[in-house]
Amino acid sequence: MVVGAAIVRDGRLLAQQRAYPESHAGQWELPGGQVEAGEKPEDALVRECEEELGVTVVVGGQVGPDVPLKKDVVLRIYAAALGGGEPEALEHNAVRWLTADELSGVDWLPADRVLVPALQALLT
Ligand SMILES: Nc1nc2c([nH]c(=O)n2[C@H]2C[C@H](O)[C@@H](COP(=O)(O)OP(=O)(O)OP(=O)(O)O)O2)c(=O)[nH]1
Repeated sequence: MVVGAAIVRDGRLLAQQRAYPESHAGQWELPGGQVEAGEKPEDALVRECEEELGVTVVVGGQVGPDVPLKKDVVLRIYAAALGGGEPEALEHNAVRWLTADELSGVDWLPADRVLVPALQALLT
């Protein structure tokens, strides 16, 4: 499983722009990554947000459906709130806070594009 964080602050969603691999560089995604063996999805999300953004997050409920990525792998998004720290793009090109109106115009990774309606609902 790959987990992603829908971090909302002041009515905006945090997105980050991939720096690698070349095929996806420049496209946008939510902070997160692969759940390791024996790890809980929520714990993986906390770990990835520390690694990628330098922040602590408090994980809430699932947002939207599980989206298939490839055989036996899904992307699952959880709502999250910033616990401490200001997000920085430590492993990515950039981070950006998006309003509900901006979500549909972003060059998302394909799986994240599927989740735009659920993310808009989270912001409104
Ligand atoms: N983190 C993240 N990955 C996503 C999203 N949407 C999506 O299709 N993916 C895909 C891209 C990658 O194939 C995979 C996650 O890879 P990753 O590179 O972020 O995860 P990771 O840090 O655990 O991997 P690694 O660099 O250690 O190999 O899931 C998303 O919103 N967030």
